[in-house]
Amino acid sequence: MKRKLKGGLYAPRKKVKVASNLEDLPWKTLSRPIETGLSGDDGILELEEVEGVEVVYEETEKGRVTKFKVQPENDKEAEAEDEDEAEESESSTEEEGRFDCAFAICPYVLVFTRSLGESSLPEWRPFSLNQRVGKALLGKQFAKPTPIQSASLPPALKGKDIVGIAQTGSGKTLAYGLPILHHLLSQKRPSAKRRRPLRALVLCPTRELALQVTTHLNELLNAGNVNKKEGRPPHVSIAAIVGGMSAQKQRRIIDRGIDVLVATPGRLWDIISDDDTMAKELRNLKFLILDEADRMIEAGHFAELENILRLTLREASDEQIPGEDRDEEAEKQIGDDMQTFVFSATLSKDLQRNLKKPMRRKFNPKKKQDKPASTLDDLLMRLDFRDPEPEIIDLTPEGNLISTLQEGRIDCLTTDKDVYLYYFFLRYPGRSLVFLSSIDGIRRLLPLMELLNVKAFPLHSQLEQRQRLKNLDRFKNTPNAVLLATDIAARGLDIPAVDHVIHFQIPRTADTYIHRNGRTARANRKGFSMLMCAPEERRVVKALMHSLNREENEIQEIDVELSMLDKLKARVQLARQIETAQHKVKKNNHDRHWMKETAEALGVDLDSDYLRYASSLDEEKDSHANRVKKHQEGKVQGLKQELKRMLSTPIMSRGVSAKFITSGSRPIINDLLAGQINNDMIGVKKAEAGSETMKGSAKNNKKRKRPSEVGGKPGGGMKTRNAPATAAAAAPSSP
Ligand SMILES: Nc1ncnc2c1ncn2[C@@H]1O[C@H](COP(=O)(O)OP(=O)(O)OP(=O)(O)O)[C@@H](O)[C@H]1O
Repeated sequence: MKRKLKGGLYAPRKKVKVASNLEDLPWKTLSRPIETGLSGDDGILELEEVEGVEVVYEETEKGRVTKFKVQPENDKEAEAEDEDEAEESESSTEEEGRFDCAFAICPYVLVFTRSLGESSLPEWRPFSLNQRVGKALLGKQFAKPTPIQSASLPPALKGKDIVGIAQTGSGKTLAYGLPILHHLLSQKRPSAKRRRPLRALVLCPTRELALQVTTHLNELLNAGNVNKKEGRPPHVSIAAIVGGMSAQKQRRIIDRGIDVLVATPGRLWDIISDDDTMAKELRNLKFLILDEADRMIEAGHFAELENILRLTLREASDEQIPGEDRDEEAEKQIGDDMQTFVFSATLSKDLQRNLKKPMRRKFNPKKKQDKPASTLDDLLMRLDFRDPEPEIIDLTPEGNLISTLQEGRIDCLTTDKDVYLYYFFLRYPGRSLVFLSSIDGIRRLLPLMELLNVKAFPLHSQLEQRQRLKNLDRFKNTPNAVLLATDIAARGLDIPAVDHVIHFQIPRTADTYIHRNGRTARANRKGFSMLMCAPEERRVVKALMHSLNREENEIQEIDVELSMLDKLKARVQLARQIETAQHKVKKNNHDRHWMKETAEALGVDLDSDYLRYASSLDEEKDSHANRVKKHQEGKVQGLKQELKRMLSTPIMSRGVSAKFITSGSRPIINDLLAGQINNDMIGVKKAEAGSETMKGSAKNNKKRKRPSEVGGKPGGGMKTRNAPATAAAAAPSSP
């Protein structure tokens, strides 16, 4: 391809020197200021710049030849002004060679770090990623690829389809993100004058995950400063389309044109249903990605997902979008070169084997016998991989165990779970993500934890999207915070520094256990996961361990200081009392005003006779009701004062003397001096969850009290009978 140039600027000039060798160009050595991050001697030999070089591509019989024309000094200024126009005039869609491309985009003021990606990031070098991707990785300080990235980049860059399975937190987003960015950054920067066509679609099961993927990819581009240029459109534009946010705004973003769309299937299908352009663009994708595909099926997005995928089938030329006119031109283009990437931490071995089969069933909308798919296996079997043999990369560790994750368990009665949870928070401060199986469970636990001064935030599907994001943000930014979540938080969320994952209720499937655990111990960091197991849940735990191919008692009980537990129980009981009393006050107020409130909410005017009658009743009732209300409020205040007093008194281990810290059966002086004291529990050392001995040894097991004995004293301590499951445990799962 020869560069097409406008008006006299690139017309043949006097003394134009043609160089075919890079070394012959007039390179100038650049200084390396500290703020560029390139000042050290970390592998960068030299940073050089070349100006006034025009790049010309000539097609010869032996292939394309790149030539560099060095221009006289006085021509450079005029050229700079014409930069936009020159870029515009180039063919816009062809992918250029990796090296050539860098010149074609900015031929005359070129900063070329010859060593970038070669010496400074040696571990990325074998992949020959575009230099801009290299800069971005450098900016992010991602010195080397993670194993799933190393394994998937070579086939992905060769154009192969990939099914990638790797443990949670192992960098799967960039395993599919880098090939996309490499492709797009190797293209010419799109012009502001033309709407950019959609090139990649990433489908995610939850809104939070879709937003996170968008942020992750954008952050990478920003880190390398490779995307934005003063007064120019971004080189790569990435946006999210998710439910719960302004659909209009999202439509406007799409109308402007984006390269990479990250979406949840529900909202995307809504938009496609009345946007023909979008539907057509899906037929011409370069990349289709299913992130956490298995969860998408569970989340009930099946129909929308299937509809969207149909548009990406090669046979889709026969598929009609409702109200769409046939577009012969677009149909001709249905992407033969589309790459499909399916990534998850959990995909069944059977499915992987089946995907390998050359005789995969292909979805053919013409054939009536092809029923809609109903399971993930079905759906994936119907994906139209362009590749006859998609590359299956399975890096799942044995038993799906992450090496940096420690697991523990607490066996206790359902009714005691609150106290054990509170104990855990005080004993092991850190950021904890607690999974519950129902929204009711979260609604019950949240006020309790708040009263106990635990900084807890809820996350579930009945919260508004804005509130969900706000709570996630608060959780990320508050030390020792607790997120009480349903399984909408189990997949994909990359929250920095989650120290503990707590299964307040046992997950029903092995996949959910794996994904929940995956919110901690990410990217080689340490993490701890704890199962809270009530007697009636043992059966579930047994089945869970069985499906993980593990021994039933492989996860050991953590040591619990029972004397502390009793004292914490008093706090929890008081907090429950306050909660019940507060609830009564609220309920009374509500009962008195419900008719008026309901009418207001519905926008209905109440009958004037009814209003007169109600107000006469109100007057009568009011004096009595006010007395009751005052009494209840007074009671709540009293209980709150008592709780405040309790919370301000540190809990002491048995044998600790606060007055005589050097004496008692448990002197704390040494821990105090070493700064090792746990301020909430005097007498126990500061410790990380999992760092202490577990109750696994035979010796420990003998001494161990059964859950029914905890708190042993007659009339006090923990309950001794198997109490029925709480509403939280019994309620059906509704993430
Ligand atoms: N090459 C790398 N070097 C260092 N950190 C990386 C690298 N690639 C990704 N990361 C970081 O690792 C973390 C986990 O990545 P990511 O969210 O992609 O994991 P995942 O495998 O998709 O997890 P999950 O299965 O839970 O969705 C992120 O914070 C990301 O920034």
